Amino acid sequence: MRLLIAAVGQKQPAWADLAYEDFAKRFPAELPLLLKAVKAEPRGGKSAEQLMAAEAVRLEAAVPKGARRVVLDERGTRMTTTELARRLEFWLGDGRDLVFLVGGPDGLDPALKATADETLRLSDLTLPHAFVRVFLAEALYRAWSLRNGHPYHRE
Ligand SMILES: C[S@@+](CC[C@H](N)C(=O)[O-])C[C@H]1O[C@@H](n2cnc3c(N)ncnc32)[C@H](O)[C@@H]1O
Repeated sequence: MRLLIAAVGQKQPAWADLAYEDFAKRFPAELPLLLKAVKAEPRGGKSAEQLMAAEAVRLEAAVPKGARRVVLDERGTRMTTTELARRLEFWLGDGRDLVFLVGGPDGLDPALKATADETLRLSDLTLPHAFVRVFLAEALYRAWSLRNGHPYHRE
């Protein structure tokens, strides 16, 4: 099984790519963290609804068949690291791929959000989309560490 982040935005600042890779490469071969970055819709003259709908088609294409869907949303479920580690344990229990959906500057299309099995809030603050994939990779790595008794996480 795989952990997959499907996120809007293929061209991110170098710091975001570097930071994301720094965490992604720590995952073990049996549970890789993969990033599927989809193209952001060109902004000029389109409504937020049109932009989100176009990006939703690309995100949908990035979701493996049968994957459990977790939507990243600042209004989603708030979790501590311990709760996320327990949730990860539960998610990994059925062997399905796990996909985390991250929107672009305008957010996620409501119809795509409605397909979520779960939602996840990383902070009460709205975070820039380049930062969310980094934050999420670190949070998942920390949760994985806790679950596996790895010293990265200290209570
Ligand atoms: C710049 S935000 C979009 C904000 C947009 N106004 C909205 O209502 O979603 C880009 C994406 O990052 C993710 N995101 C931003 N802040 C987040 C947070 N605090 N927790 C979880 N995901 C977040 C969401 O997937 C969001 O679609």
